Amino acid sequence: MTGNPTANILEVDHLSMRFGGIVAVKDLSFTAKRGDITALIGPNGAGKTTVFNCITGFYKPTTGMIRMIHGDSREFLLERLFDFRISKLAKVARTFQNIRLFAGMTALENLMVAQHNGLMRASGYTFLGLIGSPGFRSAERSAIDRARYWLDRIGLLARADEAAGNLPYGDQRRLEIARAMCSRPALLCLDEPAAGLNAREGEALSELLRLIRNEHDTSILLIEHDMSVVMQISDRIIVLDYGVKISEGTPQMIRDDPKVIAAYLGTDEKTAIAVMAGGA
Ligand SMILES: Nc1ncnc2c1ncn2[C@@H]1O[C@H](COP(=O)(O)OP(=O)(O)OP(=O)(O)O)[C@@H](O)[C@H]1O
Repeated sequence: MTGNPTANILEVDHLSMRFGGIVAVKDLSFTAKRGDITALIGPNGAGKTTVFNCITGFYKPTTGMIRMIHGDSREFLLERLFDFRISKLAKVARTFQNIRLFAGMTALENLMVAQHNGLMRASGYTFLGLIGSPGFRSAERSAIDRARYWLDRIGLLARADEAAGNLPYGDQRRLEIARAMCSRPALLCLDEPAAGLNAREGEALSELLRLIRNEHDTSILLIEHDMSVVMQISDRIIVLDYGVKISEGTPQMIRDDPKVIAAYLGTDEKTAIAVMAGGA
């Protein structure tokens, strides 16, 4: 890991996002530390995806600053960059609530597509790729090695040549994360990666996210409704309600915060406590 592991990788400063009369995010400030898994939780419509869309350049925030700080101290103000520069320069990758793999391409091909930019660079944007110049061949070998490494980590090496769309749902979810990791992001933003997973698939997902945190120089920002995943793997949790931050802290602190329990599930305290404990 490069740089100070306890330093911030992301600083969101007084972020607001308005859609006409709707204030989706209101004066939100929070930080994510390098090497941490930071979770953004809150009830439906709390503004979580809007925050992700601001960080990844899909939306330009109405006001506020989003600073990405790399281990070598380079800084990027994300609200000033186009989305393709956010992924290329600031090294922020994301996945979406719905699966966006290329269903007709194989698992391996999906991971190669993620490395297209590097391969294009190695070809000099000319025919060198077609004739297989030594520089291009070496870049292609490393891209295949990286793709195979990630297929192995998600347990899909034996199914590398199967169409992604034919894989079980949980495997597709992990393949999407592997695809994002092939671009070697400094920050990986995951929008509800556990949605639709059964308990066993949820456990495999948690394991993958822990592996990314422990063995790679990638910090994770996570939106997730599945509290068993959030409570198990997050280092820090930020809670939004109606676009406003109502709490932040360790999983234990969040689990015990009556404001969170009340906001998250309304007034049905018994159900709320069960869900915050990861049991529903
Ligand atoms: N493009 C848009 N135009 C108008 N309103 C929007 C737009 N995107 C989001 N909103 C509104 O902003 C608010 C926050 O929505 P957002 O999707 O960010 O919440 P969320 O916490 O991600 O919800 P969920 O958990 O259901 O995905 C909602 O009231 C939503 O209707």
